[in-house]
Amino acid sequence: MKRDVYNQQNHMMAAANRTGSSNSWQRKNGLERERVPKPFVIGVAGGTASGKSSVCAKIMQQLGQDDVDHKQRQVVIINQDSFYRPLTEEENARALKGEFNFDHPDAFDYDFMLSTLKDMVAGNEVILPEYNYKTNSREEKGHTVYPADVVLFEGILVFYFKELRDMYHMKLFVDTDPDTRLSRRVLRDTKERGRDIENILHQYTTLVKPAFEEFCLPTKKYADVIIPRGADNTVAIDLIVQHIQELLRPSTNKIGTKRPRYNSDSFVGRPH
Ligand SMILES: Nc1ncnc2c1ncn2[C@@H]1O[C@H](COP(=O)(O)OP(=O)(O)O)[C@@H](O)[C@H]1O
Ligand SMILES: Nc1ccn([C@@H]2O[C@H](COP(=O)(O)O)[C@@H](O)[C@H]2O)c(=O)n1
Repeated sequence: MKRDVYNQQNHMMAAANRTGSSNSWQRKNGLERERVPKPFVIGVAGGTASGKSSVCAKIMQQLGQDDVDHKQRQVVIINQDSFYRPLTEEENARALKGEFNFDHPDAFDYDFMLSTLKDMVAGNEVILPEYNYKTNSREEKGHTVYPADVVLFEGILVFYFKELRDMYHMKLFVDTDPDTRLSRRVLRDTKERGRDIENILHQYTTLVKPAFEEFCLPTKKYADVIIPRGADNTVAIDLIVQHIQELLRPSTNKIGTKRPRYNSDSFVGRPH
């Protein structure tokens, strides 16, 4: 199973990092690097098509990270969709008819998600799969996420799992009107995810909407900041960016400068 390959690779990189020196596997793969302190982790939750990715992209852009080479980026975005678990044949047949529940917590590979976030917090780089919504599966090829000062972890259920939730230093909930979300999802899924309208509406009414109400919406109470209207809310995004800059600035670090990096030990996420 693909998960094992990713887990194995990430496990080897984490082990090498714990020793503080590059091992032969890392050297062979060109992964030698220095240890880095812990990042500031931000969870970004919200319903489907609420604008989570767009909000993260704006935060990234306003922190001046867009034009920075991936290896040098001080802000990285991890999408929860990378952690959808592989489907059985029977589940895939249902998925193609819009009858598999991708909005239920069981649709995710929880262990992989947790180990990945722990790796990022430990300052390790990780390899994540690209997710293909047309085949409902992971692509063969993964992409490397390098250690960063700020990790944005976004997805419909990133607040659902307690152990993950407790790892965030800041929690944002993108709150967009359901009609707006549905219309955006129809446009996006027909254009980008190879779906037809009947399939989208069937999946939405029977699975997506009920699961949103059962699993996603109740997690809004964990948010530190609720962002109405998503990426259109430039005031909220400006305030969040200022806050991140402030946290990263003082004696320890300033985003946009090199090491020493921010040390998050003094920032503990609110326990819930
Ligand atoms: N403020 C906006 N105005 C218009 N379209 C938007 C806006 N925000 C997001 N979209 C579009 O809606 C779709 C879903 O947005 P996205 O940011 O990917 O949401 P999410 O990550 O929550 O699924 C995308 O096609 C995106 O381009
Ligand atoms: N194979 C898949 C996987 C996921 N989905 C839907 O994607 C939504 C989550 O992504 P957003 O960018 O919209 O947050 C979720 O609501 C799933 O229903 C899918 O349709 N097919």
